[in-house]
Amino acid sequence: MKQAGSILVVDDNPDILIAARLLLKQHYQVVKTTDNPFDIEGIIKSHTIEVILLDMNFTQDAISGKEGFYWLKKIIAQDPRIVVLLMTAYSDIQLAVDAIKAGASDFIAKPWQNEQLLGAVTAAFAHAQDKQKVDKLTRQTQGLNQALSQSKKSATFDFLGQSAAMQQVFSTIQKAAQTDANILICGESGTGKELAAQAIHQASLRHENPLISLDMGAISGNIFESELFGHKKGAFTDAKTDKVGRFELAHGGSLFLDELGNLPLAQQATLLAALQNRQVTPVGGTKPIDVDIRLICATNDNLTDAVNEERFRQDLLYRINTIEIRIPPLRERIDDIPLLVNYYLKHYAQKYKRELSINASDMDALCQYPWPGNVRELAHAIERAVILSDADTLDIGTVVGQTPKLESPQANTSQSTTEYDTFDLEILERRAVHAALKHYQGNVSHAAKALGLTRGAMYRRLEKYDL
Ligand SMILES: Nc1ncnc2c1ncn2[C@@H]1O[C@H](COP(=O)(O)OP(=O)(O)OP(=O)(O)O)[C@@H](O)[C@H]1O
Repeated sequence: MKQAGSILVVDDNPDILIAARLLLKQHYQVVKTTDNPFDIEGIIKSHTIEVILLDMNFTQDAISGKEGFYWLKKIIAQDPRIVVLLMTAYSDIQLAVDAIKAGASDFIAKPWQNEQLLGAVTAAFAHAQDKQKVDKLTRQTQGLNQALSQSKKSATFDFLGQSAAMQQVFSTIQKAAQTDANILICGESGTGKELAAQAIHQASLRHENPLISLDMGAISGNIFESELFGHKKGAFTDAKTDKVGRFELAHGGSLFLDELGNLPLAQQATLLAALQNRQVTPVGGTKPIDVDIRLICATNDNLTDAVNEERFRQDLLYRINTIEIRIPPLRERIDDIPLLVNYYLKHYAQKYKRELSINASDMDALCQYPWPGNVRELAHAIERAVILSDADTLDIGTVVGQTPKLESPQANTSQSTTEYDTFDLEILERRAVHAALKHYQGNVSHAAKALGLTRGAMYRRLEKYDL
């Protein structure tokens, strides 16, 4: 039976090529031959070649083996995963030693015995597989380390909720997680979409494989494909080495694409093609790679509106939203606020070595506050209060003092319409971003925190509003 494997035979003698082909074809699925070593580069680029059987001498009557060394080095420079077996009619021990020192895996004398050649080729394929495994592991480790270092969270919190709305979310997560269905998580910023994605992955059969995240709003157009699909060394100026893309890193696991609503239309088409084919081709590569991923997307945009406004492709929406999970804003699930306040109070009291509690009236005040930045704002407010409180009881004033709208929650809910000269959310958002920046004297991190935004989301708004 033929084995999977592809070999290229390079020799200027057509009889050798025919003999090698006839023999190797019986054992390996792909056998390519060429009598011109200048073809090697193109063949490697367009085909997966694992082993090359390379002649040492191409110019007639040449016996020094120098040409063989020249092409050997070129092959190794182009793709160090390829295993090269050198052959020459003028076998001598010194040449063999030099060839192996220069990176060849073995050396065969012509004319060969069929068994001898097959034995050497079998060993070369085993060597090639080991090299590929090591290379892939190295690149995956690099990619995983990079993905982890870019992950926006330093600590992961429990995904909590006692409200009926959150119980419903948990129940959907449990059911959907067992399948491979694509899941779209919708909700305002800070509602816990990323935590939900983690919960889905953890409850899925893929939980032993990685969950790879990518914030689509934070990657610019020209690195989009390279981030998602990877790239080959030399594909563009900065591509100094091969890079494994997020799809490939997530193989066997889950891929979480955050802030999907921000993706430009051209890139939506590229993403759709990859999802439909379940294959990706690294930038500068020619060979598609099969990927087995569970896709989880998140957005704080209304994608149905985005489709109507022709900002988002309908076919992409249908592909990603097999199951849609909406995480309600915190103001719609007031029952969760005491649970979250107590959880974060305990967490930050431990972290800052404080013993603090909260009194009932302060808890009520926190329950009435609309939390526009949702749970993220709540967690930050509690952290601030823990740091700034003097007594043993959480000083609500320290939470209130830094969160302007918290000063009078009642006034906020019954806000008079005459205070607004417009209801255009974009204009109001621009003003809020501008005011926060001004308040924090241009400190983007502080302004983002006060607005309940991630730094990435803040930067996108700065760009959007030209601030
Ligand atoms: N139900 C929850 N229980 C505990 N912590 C939560 C919950 N929801 C959100 N958080 C906390 O709030 C913060 C923001 O959560 P997360 O990043 O998941 O929100 P998001 O919806 O993805 O935000 P964005 O749209 O801005 O990316 C995190 O620190 C997270 O731990």
